[in-house]
Amino acid sequence: MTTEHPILETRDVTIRFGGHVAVDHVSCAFPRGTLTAIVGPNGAGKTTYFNLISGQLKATSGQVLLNGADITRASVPERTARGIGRAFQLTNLFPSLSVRENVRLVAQAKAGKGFDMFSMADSHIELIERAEHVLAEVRLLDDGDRIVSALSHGDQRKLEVALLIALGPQVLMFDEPTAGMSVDEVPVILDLIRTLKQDMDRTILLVEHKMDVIRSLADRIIVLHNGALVAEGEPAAVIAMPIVQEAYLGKVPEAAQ
Ligand SMILES: Nc1ncnc2c1ncn2[C@@H]1O[C@H](COP(=O)(O)OP(=O)(O)OP(=O)(O)O)[C@@H](O)[C@H]1O
Repeated sequence: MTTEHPILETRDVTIRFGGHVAVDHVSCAFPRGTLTAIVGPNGAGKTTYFNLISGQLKATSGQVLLNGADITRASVPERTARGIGRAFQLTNLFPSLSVRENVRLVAQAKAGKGFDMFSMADSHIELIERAEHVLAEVRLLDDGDRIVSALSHGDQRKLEVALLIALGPQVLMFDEPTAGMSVDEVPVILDLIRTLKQDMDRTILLVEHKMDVIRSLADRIIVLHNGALVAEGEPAAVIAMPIVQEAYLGKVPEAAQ
């Protein structure tokens, strides 16, 4: 049974770049339906850890498991097909098509796997409904007929999240989702992540520097420092830890190194 396993797990996952250990024996389980924030000072290994999970990088040693299955050597497309979706990595926004057409194309591509010729008409209706559902979820339903190139930057980011959802991932990964956003776009994207979180089948991983964002969204925090996992737990408790306080001031006690 898949429910016996955490949806996602890393076991002793390590990557070296020459002599530098960027992620150092990180073992961590991500329970289904939770939002985990990954924090740590600059250069701690957060993005590298993300890359090891999404497949952009392959571990030097250790394992990455999805639903208990070893995906350590799987490619990015294989991981995407198996349910790991990383936001803002999609390069397949079609700027001259409408918002709705973009979402339908992704829903169609997703359905292409197991395509059943004999139920084509039904599938088509299902795809249209699926696309509308996704548009509603990201609050772009009223903008469905707009051409993508005419959207504001914030709405394009919403559409990127829509395309991610249309792929039906079990694990959603956001690496600094508010980076580069204007002051009025930030709450929109955070609200969106909050909405996504309500679906308990979705497990969300978030790399984020802003503590107020983490506090408002995370069920759990893990702390990386020098590539190693140095703390994990419920947000208030982790934020109160001296190591986190000091890490955010750019200093970490010797004991933690
Ligand atoms: N491809 C690479 N080759 C060599 N070193 C790398 C490579 N990718 C990352 N590193 C190094 O690994 C360490 C971790 O980098 P990473 O980008 O994962 O940190 P981070 O916690 O995401 O930092 P930030 O918060 O600044 O984005 C850094 O010292 C970085 O220079």
